[in-house]
Amino acid sequence: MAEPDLDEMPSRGVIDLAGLQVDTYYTVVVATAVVLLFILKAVWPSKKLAPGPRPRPFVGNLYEVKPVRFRCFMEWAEKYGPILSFWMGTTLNTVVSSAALAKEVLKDQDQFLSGRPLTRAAARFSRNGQDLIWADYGPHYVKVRKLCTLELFTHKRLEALRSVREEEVGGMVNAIYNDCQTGAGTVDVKTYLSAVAFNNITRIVFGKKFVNQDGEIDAQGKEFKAVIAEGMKLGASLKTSEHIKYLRWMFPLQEEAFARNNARRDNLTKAIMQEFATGGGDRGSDADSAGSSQHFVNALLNFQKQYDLSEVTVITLLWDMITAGMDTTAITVEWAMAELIRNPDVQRKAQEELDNVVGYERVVTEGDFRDLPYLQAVAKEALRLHPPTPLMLPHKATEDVKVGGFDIPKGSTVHVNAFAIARDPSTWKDPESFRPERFLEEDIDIKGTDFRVIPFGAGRRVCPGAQLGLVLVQIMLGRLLHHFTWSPPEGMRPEDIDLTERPGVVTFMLKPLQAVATPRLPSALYRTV
Ligand code: HEM
Repeated sequence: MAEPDLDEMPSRGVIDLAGLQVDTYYTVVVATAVVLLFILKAVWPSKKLAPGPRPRPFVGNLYEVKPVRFRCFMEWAEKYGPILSFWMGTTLNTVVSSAALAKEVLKDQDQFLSGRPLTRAAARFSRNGQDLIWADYGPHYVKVRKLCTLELFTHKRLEALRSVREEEVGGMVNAIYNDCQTGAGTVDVKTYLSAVAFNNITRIVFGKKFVNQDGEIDAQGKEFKAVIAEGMKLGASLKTSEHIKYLRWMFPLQEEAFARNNARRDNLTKAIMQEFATGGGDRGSDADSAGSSQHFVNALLNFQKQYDLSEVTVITLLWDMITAGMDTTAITVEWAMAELIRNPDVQRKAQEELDNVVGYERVVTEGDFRDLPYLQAVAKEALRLHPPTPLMLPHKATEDVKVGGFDIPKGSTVHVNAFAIARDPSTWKDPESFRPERFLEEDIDIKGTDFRVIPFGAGRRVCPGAQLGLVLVQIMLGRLLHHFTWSPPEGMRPEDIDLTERPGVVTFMLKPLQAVATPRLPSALYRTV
């Protein structure tokens, strides 16, 4: 072994200016780190956070979160357990993935975990939470939520709007039938579902149909779609900087574009409200249970004074209903149809039930639901396996709390992975298979009381539109199955239908469902509109 060259060795005890500089540098770095640690400890004294992937400086785990987030968190849960934490830049996030922990978040600690984290875009669209969806839990939220429960989503109002729903699904069947007759062959299922969801929600919320009998959209409808499309583009334009608070100044918002979009939305909504206020629209009285006058614009105009609602709240609330109610129902039915084509036995069983109960001389109506337990089970099973908002909406801790023995600091974000919970093999037998029978073998509620399956969330922030969403899904499914037999495009096997999800807050199929619809009822029943 060669001897070390003593001339090259640093000599102890000898003053070395270069060495001193290096030493000083390290001393400063270490001292800064120690001071920072002390400051952090003072702000967040000895927090016991849930385990999770090791965060990197500044960005945290931002670049490890895969685009389909609920799947990524499900994988992480296998490694770190049913409660895990990670950092999106400077924000701490906790994810729970078991029914027991969901109960802790949404029931036991609900009082302190019902805030909403606001992105800058959500803050602009909701005018800093003057709506319902993005309002923090507090007096404003409680007031608006009460209005939803006591006035908007009442059984009476939903019943009165039944004719609207049935008329629109009739239109959907008609459109599919016409396309089948003109030899369309394979159809893009989502096109029909999106159209029916659009017509239903705009009629329920705005009391207006923006599309005429020939399927042509009017000027207000075009503006409506343009406002939504522009809003989505603006919302999506926020990137990494959104998560790293101290970098936000480097990426200022397109404030003017947001303001313009809000102004377009306000003008459109005010014009529609004006039509009703001056009697041009289908106003009616709120006590009048006759169908279409029960829409939400009418209700809000009637209750605005009593609930002391600002114009901004009325407008943002109406748009909350549009954004929360439209895609969710269409997505659920698209997934359900994909499963029904992949599982022809289930499809046949649902059709046998419809044939026995409804027959071949009339169309299925919502009044038939109580006699169609298998159809109801199909809808529940679709929502179990494919909840359209798999991570629900994010919650924010408004106080320091403990969940599963771990700290959730005030201000941090909490997610409930409804997708993972509904596929948990420790609670569900054969969880990945589409088997509606499981809901007949056991009476399982899916609207927020049984934490094993919570597609609508649970607790204070449970979806107020759950019942409406469910009847919309059931009537769409009922008509699609009663009127048509569904099969994969020619040359494709049922099991080849791709069930990959598209990234996003709401989860569309990555490859929109293509299918062949074969009419199965007398032709007169396709022309009910
Ligand atoms: C299949 C259909 C639907 C599903 C699966 C669904 C699911 C959900 C979920 C998971 C949440 C979040 C719960 C939470 O944050 O804890 C939510 C919130 C909400 N949903 Fe729905 N939803 C559906 C349909 C509808 C419809 C039709 C409407 C209204 C027309 C609606 C209006 C709302 C509103 C306003 C909120 C916010 C509630 C709040 O923050 O307090 N939803 N929904």
